[in-house]
Amino acid sequence: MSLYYEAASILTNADKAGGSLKSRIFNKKDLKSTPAQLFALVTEVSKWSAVLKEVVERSGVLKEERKLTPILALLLSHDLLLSKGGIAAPANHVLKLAITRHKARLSAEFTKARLKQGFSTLEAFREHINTGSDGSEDTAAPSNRAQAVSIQHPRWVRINTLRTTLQQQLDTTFAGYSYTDDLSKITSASNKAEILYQDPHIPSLLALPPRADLSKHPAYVSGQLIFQDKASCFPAYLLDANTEDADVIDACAAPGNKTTHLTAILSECRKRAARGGRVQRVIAFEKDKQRATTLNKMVKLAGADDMVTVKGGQDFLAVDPESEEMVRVGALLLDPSCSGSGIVGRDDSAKLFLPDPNTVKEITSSSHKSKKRKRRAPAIPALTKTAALEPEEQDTALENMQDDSTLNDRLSALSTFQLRLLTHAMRFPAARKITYSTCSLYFEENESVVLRALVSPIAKGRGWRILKRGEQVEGLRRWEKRGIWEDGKLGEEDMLEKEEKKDVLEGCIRCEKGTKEGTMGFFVAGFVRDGVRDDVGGDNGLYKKRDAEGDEADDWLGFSDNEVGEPNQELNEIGGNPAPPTIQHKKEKKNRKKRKA
Ligand SMILES: C[S@@+](CC[C@H](N)C(=O)[O-])C[C@H]1O[C@@H](n2cnc3c(N)ncnc32)[C@H](O)[C@@H]1O
Repeated sequence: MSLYYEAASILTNADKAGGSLKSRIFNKKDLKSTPAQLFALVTEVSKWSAVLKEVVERSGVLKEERKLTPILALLLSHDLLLSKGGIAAPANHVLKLAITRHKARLSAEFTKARLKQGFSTLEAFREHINTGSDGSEDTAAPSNRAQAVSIQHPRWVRINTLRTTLQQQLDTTFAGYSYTDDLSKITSASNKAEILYQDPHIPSLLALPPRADLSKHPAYVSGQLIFQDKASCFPAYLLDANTEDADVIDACAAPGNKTTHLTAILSECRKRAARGGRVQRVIAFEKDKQRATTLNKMVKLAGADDMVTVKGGQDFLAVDPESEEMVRVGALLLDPSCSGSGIVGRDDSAKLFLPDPNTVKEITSSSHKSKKRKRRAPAIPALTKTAALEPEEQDTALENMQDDSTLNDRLSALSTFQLRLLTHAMRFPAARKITYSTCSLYFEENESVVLRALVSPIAKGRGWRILKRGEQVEGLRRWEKRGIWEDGKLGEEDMLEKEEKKDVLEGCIRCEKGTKEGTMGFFVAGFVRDGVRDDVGGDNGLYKKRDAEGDEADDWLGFSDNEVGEPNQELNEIGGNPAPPTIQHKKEKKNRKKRKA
């Protein structure tokens, strides 16, 4: 019986532990149940909780059984009604008796709930709960069911051009599939339907029905296919790294989808340019040692290991951009830890609905009084309480934070870290391209970081500017959803001139989740500078000039302005013109003149 008490304690987060549900269970010491069994129970119960809440409330069991708490009633009714093995407790255990006494009423309410949602069999109902699909035999879903099923997320598959080609895959793995240019046909198709959609924005990206299972297919197992959300393909594509860019850094790399995408793009460029000589390297940093192991595996599986150097357990912020190994780095992809608010399923499907004892009273008393009166229980029960139920974290950023820290504190801590990474990337002497991305929907982690970075001394000094929409790779130039502005969220950093701010927001790319575009929530922006390192000492040598004048603080988040060194011979070979002064530079100059006068 400890299984149910432990599950209840996990779901209510009695320990006030931070982190994802999975990490809280697997890191918990002194568990009597096995972590895998506990994890399976709490995830299953949370999936079914919206249905079970209603069933438990309508059965009146909470009113009659004082030993049952709402959460125990959910857990036990789940196993009673849905688990093959039934309730995992001795037959005479007091809690088992408390729930099984009401088996007939609970089963009847459960059947009613199933029929009300339009499912004629338990299997179809299960399919719906497990996959979010309608699981129906008929194609015309009843309207109440259609409302309950949210917009589906396609299964995005990137063809890994390091191992195969799009055409090879269309001729083999997907031979016999029909094609559609209507994504909604993909998202509404049954899981087994052999239908595909070729993405119009990202090369070599396909969409398949939401739960299409290719996980055992030889093409997937051998690394020819990679499951990667469309939005997550934007950064490597936007970076547009080519043979001119020398080495490329992926600063926050695990599990490695963007690393291998980046490598595939570089390798294609190299083939097209038929260049000999030194092979460009992708240097992939991953601070977390465990995640670096996954990164290594992914890189190997994708056939990227001859181009990628994994810096496992290494903090990108601790890297000296001027070191010998780094001076050839021409482009950087930054996809740092974030709140993950754009991840599909992070919030909407991860809520726990608890039965409300007061609702029990209302329903039972009214239903007992007049059976003829029509009940008006809401189709989707109101949220009584939300437990911290998150699917597997994309990374560890939030896991280390305390539960009681407010959202604002979290966003503030995350955006400070994100800004540090971005301004650090701007210090690489030969770098001319950067992409910055998050799977967050928050302005604070996205446009705000971009704008703050752009007005930083390092950005101004080295001539970094936003990659404007008109300069973006063709597929993303056509992407409609752009950056947003939220009034009052930026303080003195809101100092770009109106036109420049417009360009910046237009240069930012956003994806929303739960729309007909079928992406997760995502954000990406590109930065470029047109010159090379020696520009800093030339017309745009704001650092030196400012130092001489003794104005402006020397440090930007811990990076000294004085760290700009001498021009590097190797970098000059890459070529490039001096960066034209930006509006910011002009403003700076004007201010300096004023002050001198
Ligand atoms: C959002 S995930 C990256 C996902 C990855 N780009 C992909 O597409 O597969 C962020 C990763 O950055 C790592 N990370 C965070 N801070 C870092 C730092 N200072 N240096 C290197 N890696 C870092 C985290 O451990 C995490 O694995």
